[in-house]
Amino acid sequence: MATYSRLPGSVALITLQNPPVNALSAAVRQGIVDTVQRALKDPKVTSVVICGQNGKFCGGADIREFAGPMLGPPLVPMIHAIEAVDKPVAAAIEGVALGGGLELALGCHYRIAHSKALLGLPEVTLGLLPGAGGSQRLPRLIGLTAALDLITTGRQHDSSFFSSLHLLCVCSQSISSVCVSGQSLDSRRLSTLPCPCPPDVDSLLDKTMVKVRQRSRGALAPVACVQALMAAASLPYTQGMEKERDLLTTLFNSGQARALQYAFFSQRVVGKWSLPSGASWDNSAARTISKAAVIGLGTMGRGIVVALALTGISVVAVETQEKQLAEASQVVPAMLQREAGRRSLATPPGVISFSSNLQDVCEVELVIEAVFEDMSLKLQVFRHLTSVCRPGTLLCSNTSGLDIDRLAAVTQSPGLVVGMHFFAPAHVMKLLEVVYGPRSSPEAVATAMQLGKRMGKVSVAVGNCPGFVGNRMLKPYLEQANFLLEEGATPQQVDEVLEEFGFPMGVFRMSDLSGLDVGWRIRKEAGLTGPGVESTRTRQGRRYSPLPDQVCEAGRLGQKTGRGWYQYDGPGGRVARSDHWVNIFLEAYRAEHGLVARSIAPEEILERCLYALINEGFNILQDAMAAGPEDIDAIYVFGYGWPRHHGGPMFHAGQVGLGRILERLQHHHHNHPDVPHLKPSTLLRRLVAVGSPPVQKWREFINKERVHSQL
Ligand SMILES: CCC[C@H](O)CC(=O)SCCNC(=O)CCNC(=O)[C@H](O)C(C)(C)COP(=O)([O-])OP(=O)([O-])OC[C@H]1O[C@@H](n2cnc3c(N)ncnc32)[C@H](O)[C@@H]1OP(=O)([O-])[O-]
Repeated sequence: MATYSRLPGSVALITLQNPPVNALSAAVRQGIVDTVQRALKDPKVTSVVICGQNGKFCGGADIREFAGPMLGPPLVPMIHAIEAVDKPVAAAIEGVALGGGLELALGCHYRIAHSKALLGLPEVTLGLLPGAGGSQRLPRLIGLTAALDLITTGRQHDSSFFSSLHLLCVCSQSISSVCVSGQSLDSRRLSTLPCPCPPDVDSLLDKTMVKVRQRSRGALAPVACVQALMAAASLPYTQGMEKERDLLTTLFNSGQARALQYAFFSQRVVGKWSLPSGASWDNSAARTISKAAVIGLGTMGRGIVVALALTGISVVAVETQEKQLAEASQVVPAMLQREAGRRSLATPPGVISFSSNLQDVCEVELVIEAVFEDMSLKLQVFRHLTSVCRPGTLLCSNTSGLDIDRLAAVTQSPGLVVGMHFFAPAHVMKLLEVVYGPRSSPEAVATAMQLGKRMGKVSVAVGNCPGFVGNRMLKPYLEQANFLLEEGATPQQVDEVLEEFGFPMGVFRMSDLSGLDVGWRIRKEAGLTGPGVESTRTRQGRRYSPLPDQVCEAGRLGQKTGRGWYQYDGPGGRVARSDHWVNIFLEAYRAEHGLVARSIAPEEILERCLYALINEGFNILQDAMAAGPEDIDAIYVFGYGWPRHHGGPMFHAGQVGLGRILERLQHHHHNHPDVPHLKPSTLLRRLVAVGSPPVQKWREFINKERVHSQL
C-alpha cells in the first residue's frame, strides 16, 4: 500500500509500504494511484513527494507477482499519469531505487537521493527490460551511451554516480523536507525531451549489439534491451513505448525470464539452509570471526587469504615451503590492493601476516586448510592443527571432494570441522560449498555459512559425499565428453555444442584451464589409473575412458604446459587452437581399441553431457546431499558457469520436461548399459510417476517420499 500525509506547509508525502523493499505490488500501485489523486484534489497541496518506508525507496516491480495474473493498476499508465500532473512531484530516494522503482522516479519531475542510495535498472538480470518507460526515459535524461551501458548490464551505482549524469540531486540529510514547488515543469517531463545521441549512433548500437551477444551467449534480454534503446534513439516517445511493450511481452513469455527469476529466488533460498538433523539458519547461532588462518598458499590459499582480508578479517597465512611463501608474500598484498581498489571497500582490509610455522595459528578463531588435494597430507595437517589451536577453534578444509568425516575424526572436536570449498579464483568466484558431516555442529555450519555471506559469496550447505554436489555432478558430465571422443567426436565439436547452449567454456577448454593433472591425480588415488593398472576400457566394473590419462602421460596438462586438448601460444597461453596432434592421437586410440568413429549429432552431445549431469543431481537429492533443487542450481550457476538464463540443471530438467529427460536417459542407457550414470535415478522416475510437478514442489515431495521410505 501507500500512505498519504501532509507535511507542515503545502507538501503531500506519499510513502510506499511493502516490506522488505517496497516492491510495486498491485496494492502499492493502487495506493500510489489513490494518493496522487488525493494530492491533486487538495487545493492546499502545491507539491508532492514520494518516498519509501523504512529507508528504502523501492526495489522495483514485485517479482513474486510475475508468476500470477496481472492485478491492480498497470505500472506504465500510472507513471505516465504522475509525469503529466501539473503539481511538481519529487522522488525522495533512500536505500534503493531499482528497476520499476527507478522508473517511477524517472516519471517524477525531480529526484533527490540520499548519498548512500543505490540505483539501477537490473531488469536484464531477470530476463526482462525496463518495461515501465525506463528504456525510453533514461536515455532522454542521461544520453544514449550511458543508458546503453546501464540497461544492458543491469549495473547498480550509488547516487553520486547518477548525480554526475544529472539524473538526481544528492542530499546527505533527511529527505522529508524536500521543497520543489513554484518551478516550471515543462522541461521536467522526460518523455517530452529528445534523446541525446553521439554522432556515430549506428556504429555505437551495432558495437553494443555485438558485445552483448558475445557476453551473454543465447540470452534474449540483453539483445531486447539494445533494441529498445535503438527505438529510443530513433523514434518518438510514444512509438518507442510501443516497441518497449512488444519486446517486454516477448521476454515475459520466454522460458529465459522464468529461469532468471527462479535463479534470483534460488540464490536467496539457499541462504535459508536446513540440515537433515533439523538444524537451520534460524535456529543455529553463528560465531563472528575476526581472526583466521589459511594453511597452504597455492592458488586457492592465496585467493582465500584475500577473500578473508577483504571482509576486514585479520589473517595468518601459513606456508611451510620457503619458496612458495616468499612468492605468496609478494603476490597476495598486490592481489588484495587490486581487489580492494576495484570494490571501493567501506571496511578497511584485515591485516595479513605470513608465516612458515604452523604454531602461529594458535590464536585464531577459524582455520582454513588449503594444502594439496592429498588425503594423507590433509590428515597430517588436521592432526597438527588440533594439537596447536585453542580449544573451540573451527577447523575447515578447502578440499574439493575428499571425506570431511575422516578429517574430523583425527581432531579433538569433530563437531567443529566443516568443509569450505571455494572455487578458483577464490576472491572472485561467488560460490562456496559448506560441507557438513554427520558430526558437524550446527554452530560450525552456521559460522561457515555466515562467513561466506560476509565474503559476498553464495554459500550452499551440502552433505559429505565424494565430490560433494558440484564435482559429483561434474564427473558424469566429463565422463560422457570423453566417451563422445572415443565414439568419433572432437574436443572442438563437444565444446561448440556446450558453448552454444550458453556455457562460457566447453568441457575440454574448461579442463585445459583448470589443469588436466587435477583429475589425473584423483583417478590415480582412486586406483583407476597409474602404474600396474591395465590399460583397458573397463575399470572397477564399468566403462572407463583412459583418454584423459594418456593426454597427461604425453605431458599435456592444459594451459599451464601450453598444450592439452588444445594448443596454446605457450605455457600459460589463453587462446585455444585446435591441435592436429589431438586428432592423430584420437585416431590411433580408436584404432588400438577397435572403435569405428561415427558422426555424432549436436543433440546427442548435448543430451548425453547434460542429462548425465542432471541425473546425478537427482541422485544427490535422493541421497539428501542437497536440501533442494535450488541448492544444486545455485551451485551450478555461481560455480560452474551454467548459463543463468537456463536457471540451473534441475530447473532446466523441469523446462525440458521430466518425462522427456527420463525417456532420453533410458534410451542412452540402453545403448550404453556399462555406464551407470546414465541409469535414470529413482527420484526422477518417482517424479515422472506423480505427473512431473514443478521444480518448486520437489523439496516437499522428496521430504514426503523420505518419510514414507519411497526413496
Ligand atoms: C513492467 C516492468 C516493470 C519493471 O521494469 C520490472 C522490474 O522492476 S523487475 C524488478 C527489478 N528489481 C530488481 O531486480 C531488484 C531485485 N532485488 C535486489 O536486487 C535486492 O533484493 C535488493 C538490492 C533490493 C536488496 O538486497 P538485500 O538487502 O541483499 O536483500 P535480499 O536480496 O536478500 O532481498 C530481501 C528480500 O526482498 C525480496 N525482494 C527483493 N527485491 C524484490 C522485488 N523486486 N520483488 C519482490 N521481492 C523482492 C527478496 O526476495 C528477499 O525476500 P526474502 O523472502 O527475505 O528472501
